[in-house]
Amino acid sequence: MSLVLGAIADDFTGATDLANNLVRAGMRCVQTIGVPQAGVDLGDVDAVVVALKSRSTPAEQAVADSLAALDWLQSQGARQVFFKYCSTFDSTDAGNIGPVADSLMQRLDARQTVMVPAFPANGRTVYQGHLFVGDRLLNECGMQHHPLNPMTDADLVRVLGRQTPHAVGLLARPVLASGIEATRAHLAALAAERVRHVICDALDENDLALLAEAVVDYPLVTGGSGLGQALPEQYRRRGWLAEVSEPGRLAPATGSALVLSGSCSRATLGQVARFLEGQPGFALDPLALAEGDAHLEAALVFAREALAKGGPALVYASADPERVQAAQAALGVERAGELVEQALGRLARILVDEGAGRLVVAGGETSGAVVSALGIRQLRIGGQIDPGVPWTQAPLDGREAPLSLALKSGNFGAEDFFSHAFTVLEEMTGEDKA
Ligand SMILES: Nc1ncnc2c1ncn2[C@@H]1O[C@H](COP(=O)(O)OP(=O)(O)OP(=O)(O)O)[C@@H](O)[C@H]1O
Ligand SMILES: O=C(O)[C@@H](O)C(=O)CO
Repeated sequence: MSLVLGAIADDFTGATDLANNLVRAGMRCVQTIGVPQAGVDLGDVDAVVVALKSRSTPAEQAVADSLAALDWLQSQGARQVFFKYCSTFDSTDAGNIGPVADSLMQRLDARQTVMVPAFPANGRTVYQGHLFVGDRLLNECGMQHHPLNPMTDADLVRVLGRQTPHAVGLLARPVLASGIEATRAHLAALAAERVRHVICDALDENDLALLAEAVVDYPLVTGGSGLGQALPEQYRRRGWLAEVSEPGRLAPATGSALVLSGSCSRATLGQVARFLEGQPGFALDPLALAEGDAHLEAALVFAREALAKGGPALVYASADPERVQAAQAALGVERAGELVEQALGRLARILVDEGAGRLVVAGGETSGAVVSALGIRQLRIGGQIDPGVPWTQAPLDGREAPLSLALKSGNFGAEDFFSHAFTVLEEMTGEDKA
């Protein structure tokens, strides 16, 4: 296997988001959970996205995990490496994106890389280095209340400047609007001034296409999945990709339908509220989880009953900023998050063992916990539910049919996502409720 693109994603929902856009742009792509074990055959693919759980870990750990992924991708001959982080540019307070990008650049001997978080299809745009979500600046869009990685500054040149000892430059929209030669010249001029990191504006798909053209030969590019959707066309022009390949069909979906939500983003809170208008759900409380197993047992009883009635069953820890802050004040930020992630991971393990076969998980850290608890190593990417969120399938030990899994980024998806997703799955696979 010789890869065109090797991607390192800092969380699991971000990885499926990128894999989804690569597949939609005609690449054959597999997502692995962590670095594949030696000897694993991923089949004939153009791209591999290695999903890490490094967005919220200390920088040293994130760097070590990312370099291990890079070693593996290089051993597979990847022509270009893509470091995928969130379209809202979040990482720890001290900052992971700068240290990881610096270490990847050093290993790849790259003089310069671009930072392109924009994902216009989901309302993320960058103008004069400032990140917008819809019509709000990043620090006013709800991300300022993120439980783990609050984002309180929308100026990405400034944010990244705090995370790296190297110079950070800007490729602003007026330069992009002047065309490919002006864009290349600007990047080259910055490189001559030893500017290693360039935050790139992008307002729409045309900007992303132009950026992809300018950086197709860079050893390392970084950003959101918007850039991922634009790159395959450039690979095709270079003759690196034979043709547009059709996304593989998923197997018929089986088993009952379960939704586990640990995301506290505005979008997820809206999706939980919408679901609860028509069906019951179980609210997990980290304070109650801290007191012992009784709360988790109650969630299990609820979920089993809801699944027996035909589901979908929703168990959620998603809560508004006041409730999250109250839990964090009592338990500490890390402990509160861990309790929720462990509980949702355990619920997934038990309920999937008992027959749940169609699973929606909301939140990147939460997806990491659930997928790890299920022991999943690899995901096959199917069709899209909403921008950035595909259905995927994974083989499970001891079970003939694969598990159907949708890992929803916190801020993605329409308000009816938790019911709409299962309708889409049925249309996509010709659901078999056996
Ligand atoms: N009620 C709560 N109190 C405190 N922490 C919570 C609560 N509910 C969830 N959490 C924690 O908040 C974090 C949410 O992060 P997660 O990455 O899962 O969602 P997200 O950031 O919205 O999604 P994404 O990373 O895909 O954008 C998790 O660590 C989760 O355990
Ligand atoms: O880029 C995004 O917004 C998402 O893929 C993501 O990373 C959320 O965790």
